[in-house]
Amino acid sequence: MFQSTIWRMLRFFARQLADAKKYLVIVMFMLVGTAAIQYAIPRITQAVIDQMIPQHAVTLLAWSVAGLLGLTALNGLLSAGSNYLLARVSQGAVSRLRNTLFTHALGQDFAFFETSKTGDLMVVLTSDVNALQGLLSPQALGLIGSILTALIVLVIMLIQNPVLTGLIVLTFPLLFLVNLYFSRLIHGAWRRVRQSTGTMNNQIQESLGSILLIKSMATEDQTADTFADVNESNRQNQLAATKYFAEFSPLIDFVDYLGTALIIGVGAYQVMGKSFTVGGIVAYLSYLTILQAPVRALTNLIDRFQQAVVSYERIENLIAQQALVVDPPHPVALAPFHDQIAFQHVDFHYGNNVPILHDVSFTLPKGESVALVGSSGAGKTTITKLLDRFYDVTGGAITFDGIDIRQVRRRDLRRQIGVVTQDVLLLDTSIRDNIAYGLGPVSDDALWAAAEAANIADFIKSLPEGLDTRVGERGVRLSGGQKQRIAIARIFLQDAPIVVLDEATAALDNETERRIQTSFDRLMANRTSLVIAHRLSTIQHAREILVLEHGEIVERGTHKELLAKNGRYAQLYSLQFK
Ligand SMILES: Nc1ncnc2c1ncn2[C@@H]1O[C@H](COP(=O)(O)OP(=O)(O)OP(=O)(O)O)[C@@H](O)[C@H]1O
Repeated sequence: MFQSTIWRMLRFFARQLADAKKYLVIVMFMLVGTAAIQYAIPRITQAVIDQMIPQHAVTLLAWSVAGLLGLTALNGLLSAGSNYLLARVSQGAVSRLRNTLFTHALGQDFAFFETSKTGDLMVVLTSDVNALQGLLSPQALGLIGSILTALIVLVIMLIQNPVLTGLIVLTFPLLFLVNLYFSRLIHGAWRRVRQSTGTMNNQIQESLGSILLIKSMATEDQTADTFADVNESNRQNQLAATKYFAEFSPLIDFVDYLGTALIIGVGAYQVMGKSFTVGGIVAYLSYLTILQAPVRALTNLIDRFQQAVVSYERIENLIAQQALVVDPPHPVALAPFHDQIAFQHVDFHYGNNVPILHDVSFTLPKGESVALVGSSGAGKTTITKLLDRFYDVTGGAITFDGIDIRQVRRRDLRRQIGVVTQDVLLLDTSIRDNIAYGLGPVSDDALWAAAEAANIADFIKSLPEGLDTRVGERGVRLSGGQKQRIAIARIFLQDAPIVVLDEATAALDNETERRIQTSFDRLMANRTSLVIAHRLSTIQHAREILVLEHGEIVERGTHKELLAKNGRYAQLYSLQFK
């Protein structure tokens, strides 16, 4: 499983890199250039020490120093250029991936968002994508360059001084293993730091998000104590990571130094026996850094690689999620609503298979109003969600002017249905943008007309910034009634022929209730409406009232008929007006 994920991830990278072929070719040339320069610089230094100093070759020395400066500058340019190009390639790939994932997540079924946590999705879209970026980073891709340089340098060193080079190479496995072992420990410690930082962030987010609950239950102290615990464990983890780092860095440095010690010891001994030169020692000390670089980078890369594989697996799982409620391959065009909506023997259960609706049938003719009543949890909201096709029925069918709603594009269907829910969703932007959300450019006249119709225009005018007033996160700066009227204004502007109204259960004061009711009445006039009624006084003119219990229609008829029947409806009615 792990193995095959690795292959799929590598293929993914290959596809991403293939798109940027021309950049990669340029980068390769730059890397070869850098390798050559890195080899040449110590070589020139060696020549200065071994030849120019003994021969007093001053002119050549001046040229050599100028050459060294020039080469160093060129090396800087080449590595800056290749870093930039590699960063461009990797950032392009990552940003494309993030777009794909976000669009994919948005396209998921409603049910998907009910079962997966927002936090987990955030992790995939941010940290997991970052982990892949870590592997596609200039440092990681630059490893190819440093391996190339190291190989060239190694071959030349072997030709020059096989014994010393052989001894240096012998230290590499040790260097690699020590690096790998300790960097794992250090990385593990940092991983724990990241986890506890995540927990801490979640805690902050949750507390600030439920500040009203905390204040009203006076649990500030308790919340602060819980936070202090999480914060303390984060501090402990950070301390542990820092301690590991402090303890192991000297050890890693010591192993790194073994190579240097060999060059100085063996090299100097060879100089005494005239089989090596002082300049050679100096050059070899520079080459050692070049040789050790990829060994150390490789350990880092192994870790990143493992993290990336885990992340890639989670990304694949998200991509593998396929929405079930999708548009048909050959959608039927939907004309403006002109006849009726019909629920035909509709059965429904959510993902957990608990039956919610059973054999629900009713029709909603154009221009009429049908009301749903019943106790909490009876399935009223579920019926409205099915009409909007957030879920597909599990039995029976819903038709729109005789066409099964599964045969049309969801967008075409939803455009014709305006929904006002109990908990109004507003975005943290201006009142203007909230009313016009999703409706494209809208004139101020149209906005004001909608606001008037929704009984919210006076309130907006009373605000110093009018339509440009920001509503705050989730509309916190507005009252429940104001939020609902903004949502109603949106529906007026949308001008959908069908409206679904879920009346607020929250106790609104009489004045607000009257205002909302007036705007509801205006919305329903000349439109077709499906109303979930909690205040039974408001639906007396409905063409048909459906009384729902445990997902079944137990009574149906007009207000008068149902009262005369003296059944469940009459009971609910008398409960409200007693
Ligand atoms: N996403 C879901 N997954 C599983 N069960 C659900 C889901 N949404 C709702 N339910 C269940 O479906 C049943 C009907 O819920 P629904 O929201 O349709 O009731 P309702 O009649 O609108 O209630 P209320 O008047 O309280 O709003 C409830 O028992 C509820 O627990």
